[in-house]
Amino acid sequence: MSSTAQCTVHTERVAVRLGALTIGAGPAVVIGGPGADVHWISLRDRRGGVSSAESVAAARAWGAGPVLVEPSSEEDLPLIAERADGVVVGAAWMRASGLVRAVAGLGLPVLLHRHPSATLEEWLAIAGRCAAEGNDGVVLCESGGRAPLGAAAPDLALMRAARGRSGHPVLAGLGADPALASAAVAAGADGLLLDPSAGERDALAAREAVRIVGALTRRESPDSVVAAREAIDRVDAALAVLLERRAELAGTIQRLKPVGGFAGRDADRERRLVAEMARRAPVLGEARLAPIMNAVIEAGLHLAEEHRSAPRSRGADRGTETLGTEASRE
Ligand SMILES: C=C(O[C@@H]1C=C(C(=O)O)C=C[C@H]1O)C(=O)O
Repeated sequence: MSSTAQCTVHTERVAVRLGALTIGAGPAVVIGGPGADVHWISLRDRRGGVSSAESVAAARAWGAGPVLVEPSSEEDLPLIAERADGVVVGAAWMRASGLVRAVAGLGLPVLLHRHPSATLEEWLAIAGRCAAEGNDGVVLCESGGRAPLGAAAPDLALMRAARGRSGHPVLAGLGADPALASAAVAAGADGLLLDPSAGERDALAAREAVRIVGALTRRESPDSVVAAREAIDRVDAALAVLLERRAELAGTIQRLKPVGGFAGRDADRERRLVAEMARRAPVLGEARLAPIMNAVIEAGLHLAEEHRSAPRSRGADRGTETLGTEASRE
């Protein structure tokens, strides 16, 4: 391949249907762990005489969402074709060209992990091989390689490059460090892959990252009332976190100012902050933002005055707990 060809950027985005879900358009999905959108299992992890069929049946029983299955060998493929919604090509299989060809030939969506030592070129070439088999439904999963600190962490720059170069949806495998969920969504992950054994706390942090960081960083074009309402709910979740944080900060200012509360209201400062916000919200503009911010400011002032008369009844940081927890565990 010439160096010019290697630099080709595919701008066309491929969205992959997985059961009733779409990966690569709309919100990022959570794969694995409690409350996930998608379940996944590896038949390589089977223990104690449990058959592949029993393992897949148990995965199906977990919920209504799609199920992804990693085969333990080519022998599992007929069962996967019959019972699963997609196939996982684990890092260990990535270079097994016969298996990759057979997997692609099933026609199911393929979740293609990068081997820790594989370059971007090598990884994308394998996605290309699936396309050559007539299967374009490839989702790329980046889980990292050997890291200086021991545990693998996804290379988010590589994940981003894979998305930009191939157009295929990308997942961040958070295995060893679920606290990277927010960073992965901000870097453009179309999904977060958790270990099936992930705990409630990590699963909740992943869902919150999808909702709140996704609302701030991910453009969506919903095409139904239901999808648009779900998108609005995510934006409202982000707004709630920011409003709670704002009220807390405004309360701090009331305590620090010589004259706080409604008595210390500063109309000039309020006008300036509305004008500044209008630069980022030009469609709403100053005229529409002013009454919104007036209500927000007054809510903060009422809260500050209530706290002044009953100082210890505070619940102001409860709403930010999930993302706060995530950050504090770094
Ligand atoms: C927070 C302050 O006090 C009041 C509340 C404001 C706010 O919530 O943004 C702005 C100006 C003041 O009317 C402040 O002076 O900055």
